[in-house]
Amino acid sequence: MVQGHVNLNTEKTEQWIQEYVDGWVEFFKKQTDTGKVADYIPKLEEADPNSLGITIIGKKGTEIRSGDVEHEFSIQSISKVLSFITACMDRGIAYVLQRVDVEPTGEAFNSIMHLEVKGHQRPFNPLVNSGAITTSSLLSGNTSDEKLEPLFQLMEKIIGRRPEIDIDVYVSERDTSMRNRAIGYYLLEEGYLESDLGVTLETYFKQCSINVTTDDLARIGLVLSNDGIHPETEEIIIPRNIVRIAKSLMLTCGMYDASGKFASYVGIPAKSGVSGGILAVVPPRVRENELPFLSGCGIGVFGPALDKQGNSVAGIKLLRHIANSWDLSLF
Ligand SMILES: NC(=O)CC[C@H](N)C(=O)O
Repeated sequence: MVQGHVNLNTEKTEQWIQEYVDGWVEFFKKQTDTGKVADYIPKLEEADPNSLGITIIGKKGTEIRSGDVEHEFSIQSISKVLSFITACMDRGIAYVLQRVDVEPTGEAFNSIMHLEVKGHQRPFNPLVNSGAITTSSLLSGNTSDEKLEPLFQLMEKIIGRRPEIDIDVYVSERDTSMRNRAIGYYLLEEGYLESDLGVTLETYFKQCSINVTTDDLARIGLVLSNDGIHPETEEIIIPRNIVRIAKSLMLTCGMYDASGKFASYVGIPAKSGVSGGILAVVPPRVRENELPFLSGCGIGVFGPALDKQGNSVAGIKLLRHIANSWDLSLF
């Protein structure tokens, strides 16, 4: 397949990048058959498994969209990055990290076994369910809506509109998620939760049900790439030291028990969700050459057919191809 080398000195650069990305999306769309749409949250089963879309937004203003980018989908586990950031901004990094560690688990995202077997003093990291539920309990407020207000405000600053919760997805997960309830009860017994279990789970289910598009994910990725600064207004939206930890967590834990492979073969911080979204961050590179997006970009992907680990099967292949073609890996 073509490698996508472009001459950045011509006016046609953006058009060429667009043509390459269109070709790649078309190619990898045919590989969605190897995955399966999540069905343990009944509402997610309605997604079209053959969808694949990507938005890439560069620091210098280049915007590339290709494939099924018009869909709204629930953010699911990608919200864990935002709730971690919000909790750190609200309570301070030290406070949060005393209650949730920053170590990968090597287990499935909804594993409960490792908590007990490994005898850790706190959940392993905020990007697996146990750590994310604990993090939701750290958000200030007495109700789930109060707890999520700063997260909504953060998202609104980045994506330019107040996001909405998909009530059907929320109800669907709330009424079926026995596994997350089991994790919640375990966390409660161990004394990890700082708010009422019911409110904590409601907060977690609601944050997972926030609707986004690939554009929204790319904009979030771009702010993370830009160390927390909005690329247009230059406002500091997230303190840099919090962004740094969030990105390192994405790199080491963001793709669950496939994080090592993703770091090796793609090499950029990313976070997946079971609705098929991936938020990816390309930090700026200093090396000059004729490849696009070396000044950094955010990438949003949607491809609901998932692999065994719960990551978008075609989305990963597409990101791997783009990262290799444009030498975007950090390593
Ligand atoms: N990997 C995911 O996206 C999981 C999120 C989902 N809401 C759950 O807790 O099961």
